[in-house]
Amino acid sequence: MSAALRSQLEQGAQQLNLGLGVAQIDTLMAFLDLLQKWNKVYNLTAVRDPQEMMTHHLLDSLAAVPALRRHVASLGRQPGERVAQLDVGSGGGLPGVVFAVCCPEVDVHCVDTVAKKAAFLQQAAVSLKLPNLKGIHARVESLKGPYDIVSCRAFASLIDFTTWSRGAIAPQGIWFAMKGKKPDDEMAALGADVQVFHVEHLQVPGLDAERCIVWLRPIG
Ligand SMILES: C[S@@+](CC[C@H](N)C(=O)[O-])C[C@H]1O[C@@H](n2cnc3c(N)ncnc32)[C@H](O)[C@@H]1O
Repeated sequence: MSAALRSQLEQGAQQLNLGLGVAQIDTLMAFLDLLQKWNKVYNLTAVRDPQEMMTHHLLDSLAAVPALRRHVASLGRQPGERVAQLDVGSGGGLPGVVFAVCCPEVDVHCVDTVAKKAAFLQQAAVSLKLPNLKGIHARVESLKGPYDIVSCRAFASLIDFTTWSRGAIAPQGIWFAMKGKKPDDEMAALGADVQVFHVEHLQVPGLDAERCIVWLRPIG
């Protein structure tokens, strides 16, 4: 991987104030390398150009890390107590792998219906030495949890995402949906058993595009 890509990653991480160490930057670069190599064989993502993978996948996912960390801190867990996160429809590991690198106190399970994608994620956990990352080959509808945080990016409408993952979320858990433009229509289509409690706008370094996180919680 080129020095220019690494420098773009370092600058982006700095701009987002992530305080990543050299080892974390190394791991993210190694992930980009893995994604690029396996993509040729496994067709993990439509994005093929490494430069575009950096902005549209890595930096895009990193932009959500401050929000995730803030929520994890708000849970007030004791030192050593783990937080359980499910990343739904992870595909090539976005944002799940990035979250696992940046938040070692969170156990990130990445579920995907496509066997080769789940196998890639399992392989990534071993190669990148991330004991807090796991790939699961399943439909999210079949998972039980309980997960404290259920995330997704580019997965499905909010109603499908929350309905399909309802069995996996803890009673006090939250959904964290990464979206482009604020999805007003999808929010209006939600039933009374789901509450949107925050919509947070994000700025992705090097990407001039609208991004937001829709935060939701189960009701009842
Ligand atoms: C558009 S891709 C998004 C991948 C990744 N999150 C990203 O942002 O690049 C959606 C992924 O959801 C997976 N998927 C679709 N339905 C699913 C289900 N019911 N349970 C788990 N994964 C599912 C697909 O196999 C696909 O990999």
